[in-house]
Amino acid sequence: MSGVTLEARGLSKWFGGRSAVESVSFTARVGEVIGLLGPNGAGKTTTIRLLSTVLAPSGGEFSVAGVPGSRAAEVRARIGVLPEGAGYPARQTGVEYLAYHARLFGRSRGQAARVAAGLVEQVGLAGRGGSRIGSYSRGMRQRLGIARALVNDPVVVFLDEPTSGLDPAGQREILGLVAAIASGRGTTVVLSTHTLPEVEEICSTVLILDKGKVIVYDTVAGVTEGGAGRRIGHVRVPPDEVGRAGEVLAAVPGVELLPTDRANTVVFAATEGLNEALSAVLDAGVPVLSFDVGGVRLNDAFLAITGGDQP
Ligand SMILES: Nc1ncnc2c1ncn2[C@@H]1O[C@H](COP(=O)(O)OP(=O)(O)OP(=O)(O)O)[C@@H](O)[C@H]1O
Repeated sequence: MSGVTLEARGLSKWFGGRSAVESVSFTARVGEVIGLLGPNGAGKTTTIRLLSTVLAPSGGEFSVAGVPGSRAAEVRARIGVLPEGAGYPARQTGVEYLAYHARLFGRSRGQAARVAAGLVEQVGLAGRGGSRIGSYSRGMRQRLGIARALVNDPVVVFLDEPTSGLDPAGQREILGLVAAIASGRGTTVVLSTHTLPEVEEICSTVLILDKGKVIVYDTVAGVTEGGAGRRIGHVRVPPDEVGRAGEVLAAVPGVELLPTDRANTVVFAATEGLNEALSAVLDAGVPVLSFDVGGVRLNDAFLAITGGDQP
């Protein structure tokens, strides 16, 4: 299909006798941001290492822009990677660092300087490109790392937990940058994260891994809506009424209770009418403090899917 930039088919990795990644398959397209989610040890980093040719698969295959993963050097020319916990040379300036990496990809000195200047601008470091990296904040280093991942103008960029350790403002900046890279350059972004709201905000597609296996591969809307024809209700009740509200709702035909981490709220999916469900709660004399209808948040969907393991 046109626009496909990354394709994995049955990708697997065993370490010794244990599988870290088992039969992972997905397809990504130009400008798509894919969120790679999962609890600790789910296989996110291993998946990124396989797709970036750092590890050789034990089974399965993948391609980047049509180039099979077995042609590792050609794949590397088409991808960029921001590894988890990347280190930076404190004495180099941001511009020097980027130009150096552009040179590693075969750019001439002049080209490398132009690439570096363009990238510091794009990632919002223009005013600090001439400063030593040692003086950069954590957020600035992450932006520099993202810029470095773009020096070869990749088709696909892999960002392994790019917002970890940043304060909320720093996280927002990085997310804005990632979204701009995908929409502005058309780069496919594979973003590994533990932070579900990030996925809801900027990802079009989500791949949830658990124990090395893909348990969800869907659009973010598909996950949060929980399937066609279902509507989600959120009923907030006093703390001592949560149990009773849940019991009443569970007894209504067509209603399924969903896990949630929100206090004093019962979240349910209904295939029939939501009004009947709400009426049942009110008829039982449970005081309803608020009721709203909408999609389930990704965090709730994640809890339902993984049975409570937090990402
Ligand atoms: N080099 C290795 N040798 C042996 N086992 C490994 C190796 N790398 C990863 N694993 C195992 O593979 C599984 C998946 O690990 P991976 O680091 O990919 O998970 P993750 O989803 O990135 O976790 P986290 O969110 O904690 O970073 C884990 O059980 C891990 O212990």
